[in-house]
Amino acid sequence: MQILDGKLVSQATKDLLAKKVTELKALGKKTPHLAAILVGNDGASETYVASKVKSCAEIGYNSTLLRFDAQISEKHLLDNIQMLNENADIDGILVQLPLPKHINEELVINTIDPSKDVDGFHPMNVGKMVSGLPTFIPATPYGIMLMLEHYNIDTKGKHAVVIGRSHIVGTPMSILLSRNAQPGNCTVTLCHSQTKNLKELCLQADIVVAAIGRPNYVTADMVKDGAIVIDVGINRIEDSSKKSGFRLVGDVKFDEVAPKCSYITPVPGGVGLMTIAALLKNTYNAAIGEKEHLN
Ligand SMILES: Nc1nc(=O)c2c([nH]1)NC[C@@H]1CN(c3ccc(C(=O)N[C@@H](CCC(=O)O)C(=O)O)cc3)C=[N+]21
Repeated sequence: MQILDGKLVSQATKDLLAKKVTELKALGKKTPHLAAILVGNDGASETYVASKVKSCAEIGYNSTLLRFDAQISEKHLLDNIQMLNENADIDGILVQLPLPKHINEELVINTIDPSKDVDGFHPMNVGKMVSGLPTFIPATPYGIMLMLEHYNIDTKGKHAVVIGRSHIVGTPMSILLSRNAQPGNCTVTLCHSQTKNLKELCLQADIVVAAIGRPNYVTADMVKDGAIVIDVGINRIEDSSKKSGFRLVGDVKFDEVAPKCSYITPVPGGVGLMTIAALLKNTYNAAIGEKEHLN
């Protein structure tokens, strides 16, 4: 069993980007600049956004954090996005989700200039991705692909079972894994809450991607020997022994599943860190005006 180390691979990705940014600067080109919008004060969102801003600084990007309280009007938020769209120094715009209920997320995403949509959530970019055209790939699935690539894991002809059909993770993941590319060329089964024989399907999987959002959902009896298990879950569980009062667990019951796997991602230290690395790659591409090619 080998751990797919998100800390190691995200650091390697960031080191490479830092080097490329130094080169850009030496050529007198502009410094990549990410703008992040955070609405409200959800603890988890604060952590993720802080981590994105910190990573920008580490690799020599500029970043701008716009914070609004939860009561911000939809109009005011949209006006601020429009301002970032029109600001030529801003290359990438990220609106941390979820947003408060009175704000229409779809409208917010539609307002982001597709050429600055480093999350890859704008319908134009989703359409391009589905069509196999160069675009911004959503950061979590993109990060998983970078991880598989880094470890040179041959995915060709394998049966991948993706659990969870969210627009942000499960759906794009199923598309990327089924593509004619490496990583890719998988036979993909996309499972969700209405799937009847989930356990049987999982037992047939060479690759399991768990993106359900339920702690410890995938157990050892659902995974076949030698499987590759990718855990996308970031669940906060109360733990009074921790200073923060909680600990992070994935969607996979790591201790019992790991011994059966050929490869597995841990939580924390797995996919979450790759999500940030992928976002930084998208921001670099936005700055130089290129999109990642995945056929
Ligand atoms: N517009 C938007 N884009 C996103 O990319 C986006 C979002 N909204 N909303 C929420 C999810 C979640 N997400 C994570 C990012 C980093 C970690 C991460 O760094 N995790 C660390 C631990 C972090 C901790 O200690 O809490 C780890 O797994 O080792 C996790 C999750 C980005 N998301």
